Amino acid sequence: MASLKIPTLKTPSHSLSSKLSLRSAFSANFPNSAHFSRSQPQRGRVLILTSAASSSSSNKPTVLVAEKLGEAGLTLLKEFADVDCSHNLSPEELRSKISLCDALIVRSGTKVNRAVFESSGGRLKVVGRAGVGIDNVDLAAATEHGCLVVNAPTANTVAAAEHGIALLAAMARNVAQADASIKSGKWQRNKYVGVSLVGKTLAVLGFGKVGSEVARRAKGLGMHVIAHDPYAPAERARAIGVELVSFDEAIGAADFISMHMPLTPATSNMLNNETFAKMKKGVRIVNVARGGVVDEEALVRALDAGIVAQAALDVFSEEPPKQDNKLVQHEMVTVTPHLGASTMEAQEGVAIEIAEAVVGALKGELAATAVNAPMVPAEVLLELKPYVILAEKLGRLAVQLVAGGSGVKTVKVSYASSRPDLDTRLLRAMITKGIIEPISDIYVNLVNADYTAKQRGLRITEEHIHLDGSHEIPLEFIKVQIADVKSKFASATSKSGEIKVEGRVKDGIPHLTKVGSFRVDVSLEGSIILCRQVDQPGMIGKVGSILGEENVNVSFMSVGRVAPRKHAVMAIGVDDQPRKESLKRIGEVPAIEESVFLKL
Ligand SMILES: NC(=O)c1ccc[n+]([C@@H]2O[C@H](COP(=O)([O-])OP(=O)(O)OC[C@H]3O[C@@H](n4cnc5c(N)ncnc54)[C@H](O)[C@@H]3O)[C@@H](O)[C@H]2O)c1
Ligand SMILES: O=C(O)[C@H](O)COP(=O)(O)O
Repeated sequence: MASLKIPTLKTPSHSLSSKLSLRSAFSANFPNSAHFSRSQPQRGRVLILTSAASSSSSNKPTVLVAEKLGEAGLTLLKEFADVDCSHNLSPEELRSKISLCDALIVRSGTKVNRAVFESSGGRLKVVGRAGVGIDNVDLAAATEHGCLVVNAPTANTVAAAEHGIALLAAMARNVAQADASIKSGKWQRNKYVGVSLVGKTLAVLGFGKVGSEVARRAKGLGMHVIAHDPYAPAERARAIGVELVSFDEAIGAADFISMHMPLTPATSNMLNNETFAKMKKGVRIVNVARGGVVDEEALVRALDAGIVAQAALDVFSEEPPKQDNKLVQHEMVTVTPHLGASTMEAQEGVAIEIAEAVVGALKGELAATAVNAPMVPAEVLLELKPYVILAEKLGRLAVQLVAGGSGVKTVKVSYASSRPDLDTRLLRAMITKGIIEPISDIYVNLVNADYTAKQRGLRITEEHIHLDGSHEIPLEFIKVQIADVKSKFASATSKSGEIKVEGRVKDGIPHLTKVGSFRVDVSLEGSIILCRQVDQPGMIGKVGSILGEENVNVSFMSVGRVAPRKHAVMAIGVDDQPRKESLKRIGEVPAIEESVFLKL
């Protein structure tokens, strides 16, 4: 596993929280946390997460494995975490255990619903789905709770495709029915005459990983394969020699239909009374995707009416299905108990894939298989690192300049860059974090930033100021403006009435370079005191000596003025928080008109 070490960054101290945080965006409380990893390169996309979370008494995080997971994955998990393998938990047992867990690993048999996230008390940081389908995880609730959901999207693709082909062939040749018949002492050669696959049209609905592998194999069997998938790239279909067609064309032309889409509100019951009526009489249907994509009662009716000649189902809307389920009992239906991913090879692969993703996420590494957060390529992330810190600190400064600290509704962020394709999602998340965290007890991270902003009625608009010049530096400056609020430091308000702060990265270190209309230059480390004064000699000395007497270490001083002997803003970087008394003394210096202390 290639990993790229990055030094832990100095970040503000913070009380321990059990929620994920991007605060120390590159470090976590768990061992070996301060590094990035590219352990899951298949998508080339990554996400950083960190935790400021508690762990068990052994100082290791606790991972609850709620369903059977391959040994190789368990071994990987145990190297890093305390692993609790508790299978077949009732919903109540899961809810009561979850508050003791930092991560949860499930397959399709465990419902990770809102109640689970609510019961976690904020400790649950990662849900790992050891497989593809995440329809058993409430993603909205996970996001609201700042919990990352990762899956293992690739390791069972071939197994599922092979099972689809196995069901297709078994259905066409009545393998399961004939097997049951002969075992019951019969020899029914005439009853189980099948149909051939060669030359028949197969419609693959959902042309993703599994669908395209099924298509490839079906072509090898001599079938004519068409596919419907509104989001599939045409090149993928062309490469396999498959024609992408509309849904109606696909179901109207097919002798066989194979389902391979995720279960979502849009795909729920997509085969129903109406769509069965559009199919060729005698069509045969395979479903190894999700039970819910087929209206099961409508399928029973279509089978009874002879519209559908046969079906082969690996998945059901309720699993396990009831004993008297009409489809399970139907003579023309072949069933398996959700075995698509169940090969030795796939289960070992899935276990490793999910263990690496969960451990990585707990360490604060880059997660390549996040399903509820934007993913940022590793190389982009590295480059943006100082700007990420700048973004959070500008948000933090801007909100502390608001009188009363709250009521922030409209924030405009401007990015000045020569890069037309600058990816700002991470920067926006960090600005959101900087704005929300000082005025609430919510922890904001890349998972929940946009959601949290929306919940709080915070509207963040983004503007790209396009600069000419070299593309070498990703960003020249970031400007954060808060509209429709009063400032506790009037000089931070621009002529148009917004609180405005601007910053840039110099030698890898974020700097505050503008407050309102005043240019300053102070590195964004420690904390800052801003004073507006009438520009005159001796001011730096006066303020400096007050801070010296109070034993506050000054790291930086910078004065920005409109003109000599007119108004100026002095920005003073301090390592320690001055006492209220010291700030009062600074405010009482005759030439100082206003001052404010800002914690970074
Ligand atoms: N039975 C099993 O054990 C088993 C194993 C693996 C996967 N699966 C299931 O198979 C399905 C596909 O898995 P995958 O890995 O190929 O996922 P995938 O994301 O690679 O592919 C899904 C495809 O469905 C397409 N799609 C989305 N909405 C659609 C619609 N309305 N109509 C047509 N296509 C649509 C998507 O564009 C995508 O290309 C999922 O439901 C997954 O849970 C089941
Ligand atoms: O979505 C999947 O990956 C498959 O349905 C496999 O589910 P399982 O992990 O419960 O076998």
